[in-house]
Amino acid sequence: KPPSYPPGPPLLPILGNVLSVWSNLKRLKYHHIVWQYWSNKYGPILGLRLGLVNVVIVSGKDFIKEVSTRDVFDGRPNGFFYLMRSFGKKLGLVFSDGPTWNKTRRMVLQSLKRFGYGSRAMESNISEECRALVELRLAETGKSISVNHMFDVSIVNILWKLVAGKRYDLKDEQLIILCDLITRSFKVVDMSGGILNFLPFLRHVMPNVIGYTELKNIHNAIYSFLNITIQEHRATIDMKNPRDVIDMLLIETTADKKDPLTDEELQVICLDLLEAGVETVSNTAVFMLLHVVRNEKVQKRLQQEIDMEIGSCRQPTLSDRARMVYTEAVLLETLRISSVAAVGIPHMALDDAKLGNYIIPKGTFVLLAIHDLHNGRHWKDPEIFRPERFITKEGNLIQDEWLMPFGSGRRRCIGEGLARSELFMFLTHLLQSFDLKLPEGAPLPSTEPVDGVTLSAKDFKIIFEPRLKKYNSKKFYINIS
Ligand code: HEM
Repeated sequence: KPPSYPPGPPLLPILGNVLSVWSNLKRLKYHHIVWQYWSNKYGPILGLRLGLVNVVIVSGKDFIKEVSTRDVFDGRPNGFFYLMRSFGKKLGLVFSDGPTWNKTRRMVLQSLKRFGYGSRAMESNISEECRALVELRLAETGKSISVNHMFDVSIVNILWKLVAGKRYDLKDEQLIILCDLITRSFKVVDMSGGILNFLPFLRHVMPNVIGYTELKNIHNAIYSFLNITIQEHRATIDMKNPRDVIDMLLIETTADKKDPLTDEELQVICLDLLEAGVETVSNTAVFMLLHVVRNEKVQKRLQQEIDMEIGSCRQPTLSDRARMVYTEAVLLETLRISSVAAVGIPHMALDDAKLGNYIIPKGTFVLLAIHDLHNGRHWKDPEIFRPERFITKEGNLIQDEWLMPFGSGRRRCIGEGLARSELFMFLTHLLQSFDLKLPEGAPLPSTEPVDGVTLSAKDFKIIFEPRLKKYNSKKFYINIS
């Protein structure tokens, strides 16, 4: 029998499986759980048709690795939802493919490195933000703080120092509005792009209902912020001495280059970095606090390790990571149990391709069931937050190949190093200085996520209680910096 399209639930004319996605969503609440439910029924290569588009969901370590590492799956989907953020064209880094993607990825990585990505300069930039964050919490001692967006501006600052050479005050209103826009754009649909991808013509009929109007307004607002930054750079650039990634990219737009970057490409790259680099880290950092505040023993052990390896007289540094196995295990366990990129970023088959016993036609969207991979039977007790699962009897860290929060292969996340460094520094700085407490009488915050392009935690509050008297003074941070 010749290979066929992978099996899935029965199809309706035109709509395909759209209606059954909706009815199952009501029951199962999350897109990734709907995919998982059907994968359990139809197999690890699940074939759906959502409106006009073939969508395949791939589960299990081996198939996810295979899709991530075969060139034929290196494409990104042509869906309307992805294209509407980039002037209707396949531009930039995250949602482009082929030669555009190759060129852009190389250029962005080179520029990021040139301005300190992965270097001591980046570390001191992260330290500075951590110090500011701790100071802000100290200034609000005793208050119960809504933590769901507490890292947003710090994360933009860390990235924007490299990209735009800029830092914003943690209470900067414009930046808080920008972060809120990014968050909202991540909540309008899920990573499959929803109806905007599958029945895009509906935007002419019911633009508000399917999220088209909201997304368009959000993108316009984010682009006006980016364009102001780009214009400022254009007005002050010294072509011989670029100051940051935007300057480097502006140089690439000049006509004497062989294949110059267009202005639109420059804008989309900035949007890509902002969207890919902020919401993911922010949501993971918030989940990390959530698990720590829910698990008293985890918090105590983290603080013991911090006290032993760092003490209270100096700030944590990235070189502490190698000795702080338990802290690293807490990060890995957070990335596992609360996988914010639940289905990665969709890939697309660039040609007809065989996968397992099935044929994946050219143009099919391929989603990777990463949340499912991280919460399946391999982990024995996946629902329990247990950092020890990443530590050997001898006390060494286990690199488990079932853990792939950043994807793998050529389209692997470019921000992994930055994300891991940020998470380590946020956690160690906060727990060196504070005990995390729930407000009197508050229930344990729920680990159930909120659905969207990335998963996020439901709203909850924490009281940051200074651990030692001396932390209670701004002077301490000035002394040790
Ligand atoms: C905890 C934080 C993060 C997580 C969980 C995460 C996860 C991912 C995943 C799963 C992918 C898709 C891989 C694939 O297509 O197979 C990805 C791609 C990407 N990430 Fe991240 N990411 C994080 C942080 C960051 C940061 C801080 C940046 C900013 C520098 C970033 C920039 C990107 C970009 C530009 C891509 C697209 C790469 C490409 O298509 O070639 N990410 N990320």
